[in-house]
Amino acid sequence: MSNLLLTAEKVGIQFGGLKAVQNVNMYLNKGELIGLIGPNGAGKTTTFNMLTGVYQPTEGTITFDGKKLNGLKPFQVTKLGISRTFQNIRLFKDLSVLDNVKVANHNLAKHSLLASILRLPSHFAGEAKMEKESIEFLKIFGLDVYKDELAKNLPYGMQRRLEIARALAANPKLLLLDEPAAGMNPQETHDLMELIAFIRKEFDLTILLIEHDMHLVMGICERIYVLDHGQLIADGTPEEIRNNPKVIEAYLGEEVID
Ligand SMILES: Nc1ncnc2c1ncn2[C@@H]1O[C@H](COP(=O)(O)OP(=O)(O)OP(=O)(O)O)[C@@H](O)[C@H]1O
Repeated sequence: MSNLLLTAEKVGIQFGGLKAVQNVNMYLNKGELIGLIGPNGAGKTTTFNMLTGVYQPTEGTITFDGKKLNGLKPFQVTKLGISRTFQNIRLFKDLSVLDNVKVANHNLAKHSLLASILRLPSHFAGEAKMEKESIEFLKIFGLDVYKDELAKNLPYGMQRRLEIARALAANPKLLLLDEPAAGMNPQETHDLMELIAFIRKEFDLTILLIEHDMHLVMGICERIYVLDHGQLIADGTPEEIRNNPKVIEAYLGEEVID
């Protein structure tokens, strides 16, 4: 059986006259933790938007778990098993931490709508199961102590963690993280690195990560793709990327990356 989870073949998108992304070929194997880096405006978030049905590619094909993603809406992509976080935190700010996770879990809840409406025993069993699962999620993220707090009242680093917990509550096969360490201090970033490595293992996940923090990317990713002006200019191991002249010129500059 193939180990491939996702392939993007010659994928691109054009906004008016601007080719924001072009001719991107990418593959993700099951269980891999992969980085996507590049300068501001290189097309990283646009690529995420195409992988999640927010934007439709104007060229190329995206295949996930044997199914073509082109033409699917974001909720259909989520159902197939792709979840994401956003560069700017998007939580239900006026809901509790627990409810934020439960809402995500609800989208995929197994018990039927009819059972919910009629308040049948299976509905309560489903609710109880969901509540238990949601609290288990929060524990993994060290968020259970905040479960009744409103999301907006959490410290910034904890809000970022809640976003990841919420994305995971949808039970994805592939998790896309858009700059999860943005705005975090070095200690929070270090803890986040450990958390990402842990959840990948614990949930048997494949993760694609956009991140400007090179220490984080180089520290945990097995392979890295580099975008510049909408085109992939390199892919390889952190070691290969660190020493790639094209990448150094386009992105890393003279910066020494340890
Ligand atoms: N809906 C849109 N309409 C027009 N242009 C867009 C749209 N979305 C993205 N772009 C353009 O596509 C290009 C790539 O943007 P994108 O946000 O993907 O870059 P990025 O690599 O994620 O950058 P950053 O690191 O700053 O987040 C930019 O020139 C951007 O202005």
